[in-house]
Amino acid sequence: MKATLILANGSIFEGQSIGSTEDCVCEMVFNTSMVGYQEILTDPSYAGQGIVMSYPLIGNYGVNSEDNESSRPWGEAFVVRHLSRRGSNFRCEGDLDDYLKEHGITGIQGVDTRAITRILRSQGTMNGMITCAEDFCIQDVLKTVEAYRVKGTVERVTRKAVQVYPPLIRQKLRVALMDFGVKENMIRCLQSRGCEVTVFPAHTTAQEILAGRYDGVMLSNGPGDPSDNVAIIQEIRDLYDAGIPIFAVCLGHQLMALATGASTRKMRFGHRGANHPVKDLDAGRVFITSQNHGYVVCAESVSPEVAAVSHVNVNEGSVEGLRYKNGNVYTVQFHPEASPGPKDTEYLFDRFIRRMEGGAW
Ligand SMILES: NC(=O)CC[C@H](N)C(=O)O
Repeated sequence: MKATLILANGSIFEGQSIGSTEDCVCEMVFNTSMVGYQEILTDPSYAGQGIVMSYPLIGNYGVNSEDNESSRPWGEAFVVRHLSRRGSNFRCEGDLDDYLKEHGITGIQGVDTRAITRILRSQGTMNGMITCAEDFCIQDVLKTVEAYRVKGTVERVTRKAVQVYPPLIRQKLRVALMDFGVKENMIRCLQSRGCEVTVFPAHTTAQEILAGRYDGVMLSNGPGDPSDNVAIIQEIRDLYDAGIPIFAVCLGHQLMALATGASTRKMRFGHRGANHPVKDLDAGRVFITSQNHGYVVCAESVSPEVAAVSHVNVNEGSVEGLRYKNGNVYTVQFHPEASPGPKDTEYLFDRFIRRMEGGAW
């Protein structure tokens, strides 16, 4: 069936429908990863967004029940150049198109995703619509597309009840994890280091967390504009003031910065992919990291009395990590739990463990 992608700047791309045939309006972002499409689709940070894969061949190893990063795919729409009709891999349990259909994710293939990427890169992330309708009125579509906003997404993706994950080796520590849209591997990275992980819904109060006498708190990644989370930012401020060791990733990193007086801004097209070079300024080393974010902490808004920049993006110098002066808080913008090849940045979990055991980061 024919499908059409319309971008907010009026560009129109015709292709074939994949996944659901329902109309879908969302914010279109591009991801430069060559593989990892199942992890990308199930990353809750994509709620409200349509994912344009710049790499042209997607779906060639199918899908399986082990690679999900959460309970379901959260990306609203999926845009690819060529979707493999049949997945081929010893771990393959199904085809990507069936998976998209099963979960009601609207998609399109047969469009030039590199051309779309160049539009989003030069003009910035913009909204778009995928429709299978033949006779749409472009003026009406553009009005709907322009009116769309990513809102209330943390509330949609967070767990509704507390969930406890046992340690995978002998237990050393107990960690409270705030779920703003957590990726499963973040939990596993703590479990495999001897932590019992208690995952809390996003709107749990600091008081409730502190009453549990955990060794440390982890703030997860998550979707949307960080500054929309006013009530959550207040609770994070209270956790910060309590002096408990806190490690935060992506949205968690942005929320901690907002809670301590810094500001965030929307980037033109963000960082989404598995090849983003980040320099750890303390170690003097560059790591290739996996990323998915559209907002960033403004470097000039970070007070030197509160935190120092610990990691920077090698491509354009943006803030990728903050080491807080109180000695208890460390936060990073990229995903240390993801392995875009090697597992090099998992050392940050080891630092968190060290801090919870009473050592320095
Ligand atoms: N992966 C994340 O946590 C993303 C954080 C935030 N939603 C952003 O886009 O910047």
